[in-house]
Amino acid sequence: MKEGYKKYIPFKQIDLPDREWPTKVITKAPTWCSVDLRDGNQALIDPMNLEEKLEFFHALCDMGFKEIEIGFPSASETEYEICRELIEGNHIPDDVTIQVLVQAREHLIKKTFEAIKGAKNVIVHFYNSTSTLQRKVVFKKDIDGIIDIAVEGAKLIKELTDNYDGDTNIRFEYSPESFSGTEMDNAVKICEKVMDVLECTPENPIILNLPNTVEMCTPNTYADQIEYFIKHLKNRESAIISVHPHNDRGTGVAATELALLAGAERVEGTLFGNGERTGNLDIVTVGLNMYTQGVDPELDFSNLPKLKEIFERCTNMKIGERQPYIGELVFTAFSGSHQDAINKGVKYCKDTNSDYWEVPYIPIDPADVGRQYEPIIRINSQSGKGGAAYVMEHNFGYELPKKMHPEFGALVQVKCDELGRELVPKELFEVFKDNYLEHPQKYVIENSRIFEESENGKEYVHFKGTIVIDGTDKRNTTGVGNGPIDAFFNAIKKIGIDQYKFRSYSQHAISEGSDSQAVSYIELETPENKRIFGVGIDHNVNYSSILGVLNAINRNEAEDK
Ligand SMILES: CC(=O)SCCNC(=O)CCNC(=O)[C@H](O)C(C)(C)COP(=O)(O)OP(=O)(O)OC[C@H]1O[C@@H](n2cnc3c(N)ncnc32)[C@H](O)[C@@H]1OP(=O)(O)O
Ligand SMILES: CC(C)C(=O)C(=O)O
Ligand SMILES: [Mg+2]
Repeated sequence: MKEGYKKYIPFKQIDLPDREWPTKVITKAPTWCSVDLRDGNQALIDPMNLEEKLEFFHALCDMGFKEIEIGFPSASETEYEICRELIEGNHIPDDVTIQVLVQAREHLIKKTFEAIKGAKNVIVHFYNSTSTLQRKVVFKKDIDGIIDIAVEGAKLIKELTDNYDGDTNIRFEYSPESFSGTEMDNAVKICEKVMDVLECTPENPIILNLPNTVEMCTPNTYADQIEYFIKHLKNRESAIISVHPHNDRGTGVAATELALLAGAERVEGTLFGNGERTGNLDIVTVGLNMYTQGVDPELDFSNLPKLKEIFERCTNMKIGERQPYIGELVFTAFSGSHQDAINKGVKYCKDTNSDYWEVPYIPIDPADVGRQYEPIIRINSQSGKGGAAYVMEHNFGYELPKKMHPEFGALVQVKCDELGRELVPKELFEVFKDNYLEHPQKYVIENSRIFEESENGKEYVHFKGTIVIDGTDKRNTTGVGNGPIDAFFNAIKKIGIDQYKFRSYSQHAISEGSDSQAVSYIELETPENKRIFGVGIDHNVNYSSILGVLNAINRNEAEDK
């Protein structure tokens, strides 16, 4: 086993010294073809039934797919019936072309032509395997024998099309299946022979679909293959170059993107990458990658959660938590520095009213794919102060001042360490409530009045009230100042609370239903030269600020105990 790697044959590079694709950029969407209902479906433990296929088909149409491979109608009665129902049940919009797959084999091709009767637009997609390996171990034929299979298939398809009785607009697609394992000159040769038979023209081009049936090489080599093929194909303008990548090495998306640079005009794939083995190319990822580069993907991804629901129900497959754009965790940051940067990015976009999405770590606005209600930031022991502040603001409307973030962040971390797990927002709010709203109260304001009076043409604020100390000791006091906080400080000094210094203050309105209150955050310096925050909430703005002062003092007194 130690030297097991020696039994694998390294992939041969393509001789393409003047390759052009590395300097190209993707500037427009390709023609998309969904193969969910064929390649995706054939890879399921339990293939979709009629109802599920119909629902999936409609979801694909709603997204804007104009070409949809609906199945392999000659493979079984079930597949045939699904094709018939789509046609006879008028499920296919006029601007959508259905595509049907068939091997280059006579009886299957004939059955396929029966299956498409009555459809408006159809792509007949035929294939045979062309790779060196398949020729050797499956077909036991040389390249000429393989070309014969394709040519015979093409002849029959041409004949059935020429004699077709009906109004169906039939187009052709040919796949040299296992293209990427085929010598490029052989791939070109077989496709040219097929094109000759089908008499392809620029007005009536064939789709030449070049599958990465089994992904066996790095994406740059696949791109080389596509560019090589395009550059060597005679009558190139009579063909639409399509790619059909799989994901065996986990680089299906990259292979597709590089193939587009290399000149591919059409892409076959599935939603969320369902398909044989490791799957087909994930169209959602490639499409949204374009979107995040400012290119219109020409598919509607605005409700990914709904697509996910339909996909998971119909296929019985599960989408992973890290799947780009749709995974449960992809719009979530746990780690502190990420949370801090996201928080600042979101605020920057809001404050500057920016036309652009400029949020670090989150390459797409979650709202663009229908995920606006999910928490971007979640809190565990890896999280920092910025994350906790973000949740307080975005989930509960509390805009903790920046100077308070370290104090609250530390309280949250203690709780996370204590529980040894993530804190859900409700639990985070409980940390806030326990520490800032429901802490022990050494001092309580029993009654109070805050009013303004002018003296010598200047306005002064007066505090007059009763403070209860330790539940029983009632003290009446008054104070005057240039604002409510100043007046209150002067009042409490008179009853012996005179060692705290005011340091900072911030305030905002918070509303719950139709009820609006003011929240004040007061920072004091304690007799022990520490900074501490207190929070006051009240309908009265002035009262909320003096409550904040008293709560900061109460928190410190409680800590001292
Ligand atoms: C990469 C892909 O995804 S390709 C698409 C694959 N999808 C599917 O295969 C799903 C639908 N297919 C099926 O249900 C079946 O394969 C059917 C009904 C189409 C055909 O079934 P069968 O003929 O019973 O069996 P099977 O597929 O095993 O056929 C194998 C035979 O066909 C030959 N064959 C396979 N592909 C082709 C082809 N494109 N052209 C000619 N002959 C072919 C094989 O060499 C083999 O020949 P042999 O019988 O002489 O050994
Ligand atoms: C039939 C072809 C296009 C295919 O699915 C593949 O090669 O992966
Ligand atoms: Mg495939």
